[in-house]
Amino acid sequence: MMDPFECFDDDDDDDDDVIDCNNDLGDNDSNSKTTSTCVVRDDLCGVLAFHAGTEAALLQYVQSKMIPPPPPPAAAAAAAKLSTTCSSHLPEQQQQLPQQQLMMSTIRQAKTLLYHVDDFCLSRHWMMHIGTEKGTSLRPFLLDCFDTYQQKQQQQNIDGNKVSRPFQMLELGTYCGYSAIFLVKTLLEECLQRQQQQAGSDKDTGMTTTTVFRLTTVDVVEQHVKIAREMIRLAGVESYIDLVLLTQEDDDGDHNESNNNHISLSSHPSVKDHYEFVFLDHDKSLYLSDLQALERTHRIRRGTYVAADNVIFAQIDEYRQYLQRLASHQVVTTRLEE
Ligand SMILES: C[S@@+](CC[C@H](N)C(=O)[O-])C[C@H]1O[C@@H](n2cnc3c(N)ncnc32)[C@H](O)[C@@H]1O
Repeated sequence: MMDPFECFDDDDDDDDDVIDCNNDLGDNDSNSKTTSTCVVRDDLCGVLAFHAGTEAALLQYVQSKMIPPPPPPAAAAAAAKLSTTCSSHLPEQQQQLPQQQLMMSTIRQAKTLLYHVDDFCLSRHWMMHIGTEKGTSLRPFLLDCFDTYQQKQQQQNIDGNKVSRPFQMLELGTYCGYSAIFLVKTLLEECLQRQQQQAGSDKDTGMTTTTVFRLTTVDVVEQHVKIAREMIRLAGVESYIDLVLLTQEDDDGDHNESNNNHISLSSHPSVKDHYEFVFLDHDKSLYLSDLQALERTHRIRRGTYVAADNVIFAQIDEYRQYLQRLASHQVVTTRLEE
């Protein structure tokens, strides 16, 4: 039998096995760095190869590369909360600077972690994270959703119906936490950019909305959740994420006979809100039934954006046909990206 760790050499110095064409972590576009890293992994560890122990090996690799973020002292923690605020009022310069610095350092920490995961996947073993290419497609979709949500909140404020509710995201299929960290990092970058733009302008736009965001991400494999928890901590973004292990006990039977392995989301106390953004990246046979369960239980509502990975590759035709039917009745708009 093949040794699953054969492909993970012990040498911690990656300079020999990765040709990193652009190793500057300082710029704002993390994707430009990783897409230019050349693949040099063993063929046996390439696309769609699965070996036991890969997730643990990834964590070990990332732990060896990362300097863990310092635990936030009380004042910094308070600032961290504020730092996710996207206010269009001009905040006080003195207050804004430490907040922005904290955001910048969190973004940098998250980018560094994603960079090391990409590096591992390209140099040692392919893994089923969304990766940089799909991240590039997901980013504008998420930001469009975030922007729409903020505009709606601003309108409600103008109308005098002030609702301060966080922008809520739900991910099905956490795995090692890559996409969860990516989603949070993307929104932090957006908030930081907005704050910087407003600080550089004299204009008060008159908009008063203050928005924070949260991500709930769920998985059914305990080992994945354990690894994701550590990755999320190392990325410094744990204060934005609720990580949920769904177990059989959470099953309330809200599924049809054909999906016996289905563990229902509907009854889980952590999946109780309605969501602005949903990312489906779990068991492909459950996309349709979970989407419908989320609709039935009003977790998905009018205006919710839903992204689903691999619908073409995994031929999730039922799911696509369902959405096409809804689109033909102008209930949803859909877009397919290859
Ligand atoms: C393709 S991976 C997710 C990758 C992750 N979104 C990323 O890009 O970093 C699929 C994950 O779905 C999880 N999974 C399988 N069935 C599930 C279910 N019913 N609910 C939630 N997660 C599930 C698997 O354990 C696995 O970790």
